[in-house]
Amino acid sequence: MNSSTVYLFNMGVILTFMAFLITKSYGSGYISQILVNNTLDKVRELDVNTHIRDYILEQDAYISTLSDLKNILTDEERLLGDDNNVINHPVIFLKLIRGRSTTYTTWLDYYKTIFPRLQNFNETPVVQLQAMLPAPNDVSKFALGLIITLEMYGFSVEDLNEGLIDSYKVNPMTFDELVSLCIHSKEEFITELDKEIYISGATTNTLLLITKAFNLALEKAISKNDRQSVDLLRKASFELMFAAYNSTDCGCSDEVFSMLQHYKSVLEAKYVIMIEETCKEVSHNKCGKPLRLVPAIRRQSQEYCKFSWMASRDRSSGYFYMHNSDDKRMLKNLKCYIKHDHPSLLYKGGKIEEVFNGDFSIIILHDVIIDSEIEYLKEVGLTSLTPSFVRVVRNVEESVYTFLRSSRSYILEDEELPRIKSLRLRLEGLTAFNVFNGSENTKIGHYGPTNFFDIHQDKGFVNDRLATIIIYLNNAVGGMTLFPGINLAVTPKKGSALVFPLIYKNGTVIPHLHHVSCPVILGEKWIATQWINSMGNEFSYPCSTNRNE
Ligand SMILES: O=C(O)CCC(=O)C(=O)O
Ligand SMILES: [Fe+2]
Repeated sequence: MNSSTVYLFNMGVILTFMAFLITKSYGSGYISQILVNNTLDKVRELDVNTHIRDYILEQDAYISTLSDLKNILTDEERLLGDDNNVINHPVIFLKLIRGRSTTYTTWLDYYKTIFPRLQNFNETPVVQLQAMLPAPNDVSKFALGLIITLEMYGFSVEDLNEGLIDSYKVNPMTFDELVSLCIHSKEEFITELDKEIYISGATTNTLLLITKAFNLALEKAISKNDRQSVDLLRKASFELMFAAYNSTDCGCSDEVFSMLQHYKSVLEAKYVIMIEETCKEVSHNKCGKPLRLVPAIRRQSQEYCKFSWMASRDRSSGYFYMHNSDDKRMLKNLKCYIKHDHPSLLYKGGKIEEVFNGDFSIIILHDVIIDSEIEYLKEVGLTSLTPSFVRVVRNVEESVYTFLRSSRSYILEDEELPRIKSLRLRLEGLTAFNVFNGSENTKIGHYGPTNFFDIHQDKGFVNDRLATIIIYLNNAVGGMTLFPGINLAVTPKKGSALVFPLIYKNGTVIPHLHHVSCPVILGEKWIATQWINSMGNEFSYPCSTNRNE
C-alpha cells in the first residue's frame, strides 16, 4: 500500500466523520470547532490498519465486480434479461452520488434558506477539510471509500443528496457505462416512478445521462430499422426525461405537456394518467399554486406607455422598479413602457415588461439585442465554449465541474467586448446599472439537448453580484428559466433579456430567487449573461441599513 492510498483513505475517513458529525449535529443546530477536534481525535484512535486491509479487500472485490460488469456488458442476453440488481453496483451508486453532489461553499446559503436548522452552521471547518480532500482524478476511489464508510457509519443517501458531501471533478462516463446504466436503470428508475422517488430531485443528472444513452441506442435502432426497439427506447427516453424534469422542479411545464401529447400514442395509458395526476398534485400540493408561465415574448396587443415624465436616469430605469417599492402605485398601471431618450437604444425605445412584482421586481427587456450581435456572440461561442464549471472553492484554479450544470460557456475577453459595446450601452440605458465599470465580462452560455443548470443562486461567497441579466439568443424548446420560490418560469425568446435582482437594498441575498435552467428538450439554447456587480455601481444601487428593505 503506497502512502497516497493511505492518505486517501484517511481523508475519506475524516470526511466521512465530518459528514457523519454534521448529519448528527443538526439536531442541536450547531457544530463547534471543539466538536470537530474531538471527532478528529477519534479518527486518530481508529484501528487504521484494519480499515486499510478491509479497504484493499474491497478494492479487489470492486475490480472483480468491474470485470463482471464488463462481461455483463458484452453479454446481450443478460443485458436484456431480468438481472437488474446492478443498482447496488459501486459504479452505479457512484453515479447517483455524483448526480447530485454539491458543496458547502456554494450551497450553504441556499440550504440555509431551506433548512432553518442550518442557520447557525459554521462552515469554516468544512472549508478547511475541503482543502485536504483527494485530488479530482481519485474521485472513484474516493466514492468507493465513501460507500464503505457509508456502511460503516450508516448515514443516509438523503444526507448526501442534501448537499452534505463535497463534489469533485467529474470523470465523464464512458459509453459502456452509459449503456449499462441505460439498460439496468430502466427497471430501477421507471418502476421507482410509481413510488415517487424521482420527485426527490436526487437523480436528475443520472436520468438525463441515461436519456442520452437511450437516444444513442434509439439512433442505432432507427438505422437498423428495428421497430420494436425504436418504440421501446422512445417510450423509455420520454419516461426518463419526464422523471428528470420533475427532479429539477421543471416537470409539469407547458413543454413537458406538449411532449406528452406527442408521445401519448406510444405511452401506456396508465403511465399518461400517472403523469397527469402527478402534475395535478405538484401544482396544487407542492407548489401551492400552478406555475406561472411567462413567455419572454412581447405580446402584440400590449401597449407600451411613455414615461416622458421621468427625468433622471435613475428614476427612468428598470432598476428603479426593481428596488423602489414606494412606487408600486405606478407599477400597477404601467407595466411596460418605451423609453426613448437613450442614444444606444434600438428603435429609439426600450421595451420593459415587469413579470414579477413583490418585495422586488423582475423585468424582461424586449428586443434588446440585434441579429448581428447575436451572430457575433454565437460565432465567438462556437470556437471558445468549454464545459461550464460551478466554482466551489475560493479561487479560479481550483474551480471544479459538478453535475449541477451540464452546459458550455465562455467569458468574453476584454478585447472582445468592444464588439458588443452598443449592446452593453443599451443595457446600461435600460437598467441604469454601470455595465462598463466593475461589472463582469459578458458570458456566453450554450445548452445542448437535455443540458440544464440545476437550482442555484447567482450571488455566491466569491462574487459581489447585485443583479443578473440573461439575454436569450434563440427561441429554445424547453430551457425555461424557472424560479420555483416565486412560481415563475420564463421561456427563452430570441432577443429578450431577463433581469432579476440578487440582493435586497440592505445587501442580503434574496433567498427565494434561486433558479433553474430547465433541460433543453430539442435543439439548443444560447444565452449571454451580464452580471452586475456592486463595485462600480455604488451610486446606482440604492442601499439601505433597514433590515426590512
Ligand atoms: O440559462 C438560464 O436560463 C439561466 C442561467 C443561469 O442561471 C446562470 O448562468 O446563472
Ligand atoms: Fe443563475
